[in-house]
Amino acid sequence: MSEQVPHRSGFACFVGRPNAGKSTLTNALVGTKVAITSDKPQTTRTVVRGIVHRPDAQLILVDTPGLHRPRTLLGERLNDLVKTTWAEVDVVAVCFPSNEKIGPGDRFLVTELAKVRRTIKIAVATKTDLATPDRIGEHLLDIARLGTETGTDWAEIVPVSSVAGDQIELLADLLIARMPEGPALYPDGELTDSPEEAIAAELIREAALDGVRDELPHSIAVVVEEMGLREGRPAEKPLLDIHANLFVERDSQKGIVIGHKGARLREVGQAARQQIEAILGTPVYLDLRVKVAKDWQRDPRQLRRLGF
Ligand SMILES: Nc1nc2c(ncn2[C@@H]2O[C@H](COP(=O)(O)OP(=O)(O)OP(=O)(O)O)[C@@H](O)[C@H]2O)c(=O)[nH]1
Repeated sequence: MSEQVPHRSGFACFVGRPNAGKSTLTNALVGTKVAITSDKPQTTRTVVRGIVHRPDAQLILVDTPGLHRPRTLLGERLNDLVKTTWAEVDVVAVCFPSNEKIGPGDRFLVTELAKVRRTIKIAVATKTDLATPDRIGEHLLDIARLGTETGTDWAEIVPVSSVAGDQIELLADLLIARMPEGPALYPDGELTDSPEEAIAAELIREAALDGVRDELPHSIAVVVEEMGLREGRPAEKPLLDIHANLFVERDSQKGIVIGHKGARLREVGQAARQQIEAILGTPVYLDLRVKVAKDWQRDPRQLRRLGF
Protein backbone atom coordinates (compact mmCIF):
# COMPACT_ATOMS: atom_id res chain seq x y z
CA MET A 1 0.00 0.00 0.00
CA SER A 2 2.83 2.37 0.80
CA GLU A 3 3.88 2.39 -2.85
CA GLN A 4 0.53 3.76 -3.99
CA VAL A 5 0.72 7.09 -5.75
CA PRO A 6 -0.75 9.86 -3.61
CA HIS A 7 -4.18 11.20 -4.47
CA ARG A 8 -4.04 14.77 -5.72
CA SER A 9 -6.71 17.43 -5.89
CA GLY A 10 -6.78 21.10 -6.65
CA PHE A 11 -7.93 24.02 -8.69
CA ALA A 12 -6.85 25.40 -12.03
CA CYS A 13 -8.19 28.19 -14.17
CA PHE A 14 -7.72 29.15 -17.80
CA VAL A 15 -7.17 32.78 -18.61
CA GLY A 16 -6.46 34.59 -21.85
CA ARG A 17 -7.87 37.01 -24.35
CA PRO A 18 -11.46 36.63 -25.58
CA ASN A 19 -11.75 33.74 -28.07
CA ALA A 20 -8.48 32.17 -26.93
CA GLY A 21 -10.25 28.80 -26.65
CA LYS A 22 -10.67 28.61 -22.86
CA SER A 23 -14.21 27.18 -22.82
CA THR A 24 -13.51 24.71 -25.60
CA LEU A 25 -10.44 23.51 -23.74
CA THR A 26 -12.41 23.09 -20.51
CA ASN A 27 -14.97 20.98 -22.38
CA ALA A 28 -12.25 18.91 -24.06
CA LEU A 29 -10.60 18.16 -20.71
CA VAL A 30 -13.82 17.32 -18.91
CA GLY A 31 -14.98 15.25 -21.86
CA THR A 32 -18.57 16.41 -21.76
CA LYS A 33 -20.23 19.66 -22.48
CA VAL A 34 -20.68 21.49 -19.20
CA ALA A 35 -23.32 24.01 -18.38
CA ILE A 36 -22.29 27.56 -19.08
CA THR A 37 -24.02 30.49 -17.51
CA SER A 38 -24.07 33.74 -19.37
CA ASP A 39 -25.39 35.95 -16.61
CA LYS A 40 -22.90 35.66 -13.82
CA PRO A 41 -23.13 38.60 -11.46
CA GLN A 42 -19.95 40.48 -10.63
CA THR A 43 -20.06 39.17 -7.08
CA THR A 44 -19.37 35.59 -8.14
CA ARG A 45 -15.67 35.19 -7.67
CA THR A 46 -15.14 31.69 -8.87
CA VAL A 47 -17.52 29.32 -10.58
CA VAL A 48 -16.70 25.67 -11.07
CA ARG A 49 -16.75 25.00 -14.80
CA GLY A 50 -15.82 21.38 -14.88
CA ILE A 51 -14.17 18.58 -12.96
CA VAL A 52 -11.71 16.01 -14.27
CA HIS A 53 -12.15 12.83 -12.21
CA ARG A 54 -9.46 10.19 -12.14
CA PRO A 55 -8.85 7.34 -9.72
CA ASP A 56 -5.79 9.14 -8.38
CA ALA A 57 -6.76 12.77 -8.86
CA GLN A 58 -9.43 15.38 -9.09
CA LEU A 59 -8.78 18.51 -11.10
CA ILE A 60 -11.31 21.28 -10.60
CA LEU A 61 -11.47 23.86 -13.36
CA VAL A 62 -12.81 27.21 -12.26
CA ASP A 63 -13.59 30.48 -13.96
CA THR A 64 -12.28 33.70 -12.57
CA PRO A 65 -13.45 37.15 -13.61
CA GLY A 66 -11.56 38.78 -16.47
CA LEU A 67 -8.80 41.32 -16.04
CA HIS A 68 -9.29 44.76 -17.55
CA ARG A 69 -6.93 47.60 -18.18
CA PRO A 70 -7.74 49.82 -15.23
CA ARG A 71 -8.92 53.31 -16.08
CA THR A 72 -10.60 54.04 -12.76
CA LEU A 73 -10.11 53.25 -9.13
CA LEU A 74 -12.97 50.76 -9.34
CA GLY A 75 -11.19 49.10 -12.27
CA GLU A 76 -8.09 48.76 -10.13
CA ARG A 77 -10.07 47.26 -7.29
CA LEU A 78 -11.70 44.74 -9.62
CA ASN A 79 -8.26 43.77 -10.87
CA ASP A 80 -7.09 43.30 -7.29
CA LEU A 81 -10.03 40.94 -6.84
CA VAL A 82 -8.99 39.01 -9.94
CA LYS A 83 -5.48 38.67 -8.54
CA THR A 84 -6.90 37.43 -5.25
CA THR A 85 -8.71 34.66 -7.10
CA TRP A 86 -5.53 33.78 -9.02
CA ALA A 87 -3.75 33.43 -5.69
CA GLU A 88 -6.43 30.98 -4.48
CA VAL A 89 -6.00 28.45 -7.28
CA ASP A 90 -3.06 26.09 -7.64
CA VAL A 91 -2.39 26.69 -11.32
CA VAL A 92 -3.27 29.48 -13.72
CA ALA A 93 -2.96 28.39 -17.35
CA VAL A 94 -2.67 31.19 -19.87
CA CYS A 95 -4.09 30.42 -23.32
CA PHE A 96 -2.40 31.88 -26.40
CA PRO A 97 -4.13 30.96 -29.69
CA SER A 98 -1.52 29.67 -32.16
CA ASN A 99 -3.17 31.37 -35.12
CA GLU A 100 -2.73 34.82 -33.57
CA LYS A 101 0.34 36.82 -32.59
CA ILE A 102 0.95 37.69 -28.97
CA GLY A 103 -0.25 41.26 -28.36
CA PRO A 104 -0.26 44.04 -25.77
CA GLY A 105 -3.34 42.53 -24.06
CA ASP A 106 -1.48 39.25 -23.50
CA ARG A 107 1.54 41.15 -22.20
CA PHE A 108 -0.60 43.12 -19.74
CA LEU A 109 -2.26 39.95 -18.45
CA VAL A 110 1.01 38.05 -18.01
CA THR A 111 2.67 41.04 -16.31
CA GLU A 112 -0.15 41.16 -13.75
CA LEU A 113 -0.10 37.38 -13.33
CA ALA A 114 3.63 37.45 -12.64
CA LYS A 115 2.90 39.49 -9.52
CA VAL A 116 0.99 36.55 -8.04
CA ARG A 117 4.12 34.74 -6.98
CA ARG A 118 2.85 31.56 -5.32
CA THR A 119 0.57 30.31 -8.08
CA ILE A 120 2.08 28.00 -10.68
CA LYS A 121 1.83 29.34 -14.23
CA ILE A 122 1.46 27.19 -17.33
CA ALA A 123 1.31 28.49 -20.89
CA VAL A 124 -0.99 26.76 -23.37
CA ALA A 125 -0.66 27.34 -27.09
CA THR A 126 -4.23 26.63 -28.20
CA LYS A 127 -5.75 25.85 -31.64
CA THR A 128 -2.59 24.25 -33.05
CA ASP A 129 -4.73 22.70 -35.81
CA LEU A 130 -5.04 26.20 -37.28
CA ALA A 131 -1.28 26.79 -37.59
CA THR A 132 1.67 25.27 -39.49
CA PRO A 133 4.45 23.52 -37.56
CA ASP A 134 6.79 26.45 -38.30
CA ARG A 135 4.30 28.94 -37.01
CA ILE A 136 3.71 26.85 -33.85
CA GLY A 137 7.48 26.75 -33.23
CA GLU A 138 7.68 30.52 -33.54
CA HIS A 139 4.66 30.92 -31.27
CA LEU A 140 6.20 28.75 -28.56
CA LEU A 141 9.40 30.83 -28.69
CA ASP A 142 7.33 34.04 -28.44
CA ILE A 143 5.56 32.63 -25.36
CA ALA A 144 8.90 31.69 -23.77
CA ARG A 145 10.26 35.17 -24.52
CA LEU A 146 7.16 36.82 -23.03
CA GLY A 147 7.81 34.77 -19.90
CA THR A 148 11.40 35.97 -19.65
CA GLU A 149 10.46 39.59 -20.29
CA THR A 150 7.73 39.65 -17.66
CA GLY A 151 9.56 37.59 -15.05
CA THR A 152 7.09 34.73 -15.41
CA ASP A 153 8.46 31.29 -14.76
CA TRP A 154 6.39 29.03 -17.02
CA ALA A 155 6.24 25.61 -15.37
CA GLU A 156 5.26 24.19 -18.79
CA ILE A 157 4.55 25.46 -22.28
CA VAL A 158 2.11 23.08 -23.94
CA PRO A 159 0.74 23.19 -27.49
CA VAL A 160 -2.79 21.71 -27.78
CA SER A 161 -5.75 21.48 -30.09
CA SER A 162 -9.12 21.01 -28.44
CA VAL A 163 -10.81 20.45 -31.80
CA ALA A 164 -8.33 17.79 -32.99
CA GLY A 165 -7.97 16.37 -29.46
CA ASP A 166 -4.19 16.80 -29.66
CA GLN A 167 -2.22 16.79 -26.39
CA ILE A 168 -5.35 17.24 -24.27
CA GLU A 169 -4.56 14.18 -22.14
CA LEU A 170 -0.98 15.39 -21.76
CA LEU A 171 -2.20 18.77 -20.56
CA ALA A 172 -4.46 17.02 -18.02
CA ASP A 173 -1.46 14.97 -16.79
CA LEU A 174 0.72 18.06 -16.46
CA LEU A 175 -1.97 20.01 -14.60
CA ILE A 176 -2.65 17.12 -12.23
CA ALA A 177 1.07 16.68 -11.54
CA ARG A 178 1.09 20.25 -10.21
CA MET A 179 -1.83 19.73 -7.81
CA PRO A 180 -1.14 19.25 -4.10
CA GLU A 181 -1.84 15.94 -2.42
CA GLY A 182 -5.36 15.83 -1.08
CA PRO A 183 -8.68 13.96 -1.15
CA ALA A 184 -11.40 14.34 -3.78
CA LEU A 185 -13.48 17.43 -3.02
CA TYR A 186 -16.53 16.52 -5.08
CA PRO A 187 -18.38 13.22 -5.37
CA ASP A 188 -17.52 11.21 -8.47
CA GLY A 189 -19.84 11.72 -11.38
CA GLU A 190 -20.50 15.30 -10.48
CA LEU A 191 -19.37 17.51 -13.33
CA THR A 192 -20.18 20.97 -12.12
CA ASP A 193 -21.72 22.97 -9.35
CA SER A 194 -24.88 24.42 -10.72
CA PRO A 195 -24.13 28.06 -11.50
CA GLU A 196 -27.26 29.01 -9.56
CA GLU A 197 -25.89 27.30 -6.46
CA ALA A 198 -22.59 29.10 -6.83
CA ILE A 199 -24.41 32.41 -7.21
CA ALA A 200 -26.61 31.78 -4.18
CA ALA A 201 -23.57 30.79 -2.09
CA GLU A 202 -21.68 33.91 -3.08
CA LEU A 203 -24.63 36.22 -2.37
CA ILE A 204 -25.06 34.67 1.08
CA ARG A 205 -21.33 35.09 1.74
CA GLU A 206 -21.48 38.74 0.68
CA ALA A 207 -24.47 39.40 2.93
CA ALA A 208 -22.81 37.65 5.87
CA LEU A 209 -19.62 39.68 5.43
CA ASP A 210 -21.45 42.98 5.10
CA GLY A 211 -20.45 45.24 7.98
CA VAL A 212 -18.13 42.70 9.62
CA ARG A 213 -15.50 42.45 6.91
CA ASP A 214 -12.81 43.79 9.25
CA GLU A 215 -13.60 41.30 11.98
CA LEU A 216 -14.03 38.30 9.69
CA PRO A 217 -11.99 39.04 6.58
CA HIS A 218 -11.56 35.55 5.16
CA SER A 219 -13.43 33.54 7.72
CA ILE A 220 -16.71 32.71 6.05
CA ALA A 221 -17.45 29.97 3.55
CA VAL A 222 -20.91 29.10 2.30
CA VAL A 223 -21.98 25.74 0.97
CA VAL A 224 -25.41 25.26 -0.57
CA GLU A 225 -26.48 21.81 0.58
CA GLU A 226 -29.73 21.61 -1.31
CA MET A 227 -31.55 23.81 -3.73
CA GLY A 228 -34.73 23.08 -5.64
CA LEU A 229 -38.27 24.18 -6.44
CA ARG A 230 -40.73 23.16 -3.78
CA GLU A 231 -43.03 20.36 -4.90
CA GLY A 232 -46.76 20.82 -5.20
CA ARG A 233 -46.74 24.57 -5.77
CA PRO A 234 -48.93 26.09 -8.50
CA ALA A 235 -46.87 27.02 -11.58
CA GLU A 236 -47.53 30.73 -11.15
CA LYS A 237 -46.44 30.63 -7.50
CA PRO A 238 -43.10 28.85 -7.44
CA LEU A 239 -40.91 28.78 -4.37
CA LEU A 240 -37.23 27.96 -4.44
CA ASP A 241 -36.01 26.17 -1.33
CA ILE A 242 -32.38 26.78 -0.47
CA HIS A 243 -30.65 25.05 2.44
CA ALA A 244 -27.22 26.49 3.05
CA ASN A 245 -24.51 26.17 5.66
CA LEU A 246 -22.43 29.14 6.60
CA PHE A 247 -19.07 28.05 7.97
CA VAL A 248 -16.95 30.12 10.32
CA GLU A 249 -13.58 29.24 11.78
CA ARG A 250 -14.20 29.67 15.50
CA ASP A 251 -17.01 29.68 18.04
CA SER A 252 -16.40 33.38 18.72
CA GLN A 253 -17.09 34.16 15.09
CA LYS A 254 -20.32 32.22 15.23
CA GLY A 255 -21.55 34.79 17.74
CA ILE A 256 -20.67 37.69 15.44
CA VAL A 257 -22.53 36.17 12.52
CA ILE A 258 -25.61 35.20 14.53
CA GLY A 259 -25.85 38.39 16.61
CA HIS A 260 -27.94 39.09 19.68
CA LYS A 261 -30.79 36.57 19.82
CA GLY A 262 -30.16 35.76 16.15
CA ALA A 263 -30.95 39.28 14.97
CA ARG A 264 -27.98 39.60 12.67
CA LEU A 265 -28.44 36.19 11.07
CA ARG A 266 -32.05 37.12 10.30
CA GLU A 267 -30.84 40.30 8.59
CA VAL A 268 -28.20 38.39 6.65
CA GLY A 269 -30.80 35.83 5.57
CA GLN A 270 -33.22 38.50 4.50
CA ALA A 271 -30.62 40.48 2.53
CA ALA A 272 -29.31 37.35 0.83
CA ARG A 273 -32.82 36.13 0.05
CA GLN A 274 -33.79 39.41 -1.59
CA GLN A 275 -30.67 39.42 -3.74
CA ILE A 276 -31.09 35.81 -4.81
CA GLU A 277 -34.74 36.50 -5.67
CA ALA A 278 -33.71 39.54 -7.71
CA ILE A 279 -31.10 37.61 -9.66
CA LEU A 280 -32.87 34.28 -10.14
CA GLY A 281 -36.34 35.79 -10.48
CA THR A 282 -38.07 33.33 -8.13
CA PRO A 283 -39.37 33.75 -4.59
CA VAL A 284 -36.95 32.02 -2.24
CA TYR A 285 -37.22 30.24 1.10
CA LEU A 286 -33.76 30.38 2.62
CA ASP A 287 -32.76 28.07 5.45
CA LEU A 288 -29.43 29.28 6.74
CA ARG A 289 -27.39 27.51 9.43
CA VAL A 290 -24.14 28.60 10.99
CA LYS A 291 -21.51 25.98 11.70
CA VAL A 292 -17.96 26.00 12.93
CA ALA A 293 -15.58 24.63 10.34
CA LYS A 294 -13.95 22.12 12.66
CA ASP A 295 -17.21 20.17 12.54
CA TRP A 296 -16.99 20.02 8.83
CA GLN A 297 -16.30 16.67 7.20
CA ARG A 298 -13.69 17.80 4.74
CA ASP A 299 -9.95 18.00 5.09
CA PRO A 300 -9.09 21.21 6.92
CA ARG A 301 -6.40 21.97 4.37
CA GLN A 302 -9.09 22.10 1.75
CA LEU A 303 -11.14 24.53 3.78
CA ARG A 304 -8.40 27.04 3.28
CA ARG A 305 -9.12 26.97 -0.40
CA LEU A 306 -12.64 28.19 0.22
CA GLY A 307 -11.18 31.31 1.74
CA PHE A 308 -10.44 30.19 5.29
N1 LIG B 1 -9.85 25.17 -34.93
C1 LIG B 1 -9.96 25.29 -33.61
N2 LIG B 1 -10.87 26.15 -33.09
C2 LIG B 1 -10.97 26.26 -31.75
C3 LIG B 1 -10.16 25.49 -30.87
N3 LIG B 1 -10.50 25.83 -29.60
C4 LIG B 1 -11.46 26.77 -29.70
N4 LIG B 1 -11.75 27.04 -30.99
C5 LIG B 1 -12.75 27.98 -31.51
O1 LIG B 1 -12.39 29.30 -31.10
C6 LIG B 1 -13.55 30.05 -30.74
C7 LIG B 1 -13.42 30.56 -29.32
O2 LIG B 1 -13.37 29.47 -28.43
P1 LIG B 1 -13.88 29.58 -26.90
O3 LIG B 1 -13.52 28.29 -26.27
O4 LIG B 1 -15.26 30.03 -26.86
O5 LIG B 1 -12.92 30.74 -26.40
P2 LIG B 1 -12.93 31.47 -24.97
O6 LIG B 1 -11.52 31.78 -24.69
O7 LIG B 1 -13.67 30.66 -23.97
O8 LIG B 1 -13.71 32.78 -25.34
P3 LIG B 1 -14.33 33.90 -24.34
O9 LIG B 1 -15.45 33.23 -23.60
O10 LIG B 1 -14.79 34.95 -25.32
O11 LIG B 1 -13.24 34.41 -23.48
C8 LIG B 1 -14.72 29.12 -30.94
O12 LIG B 1 -15.28 29.39 -32.20
C9 LIG B 1 -14.11 27.73 -30.90
O13 LIG B 1 -14.82 26.81 -31.66
C10 LIG B 1 -9.21 24.56 -31.45
O14 LIG B 1 -8.48 23.85 -30.77
N5 LIG B 1 -9.16 24.53 -32.81
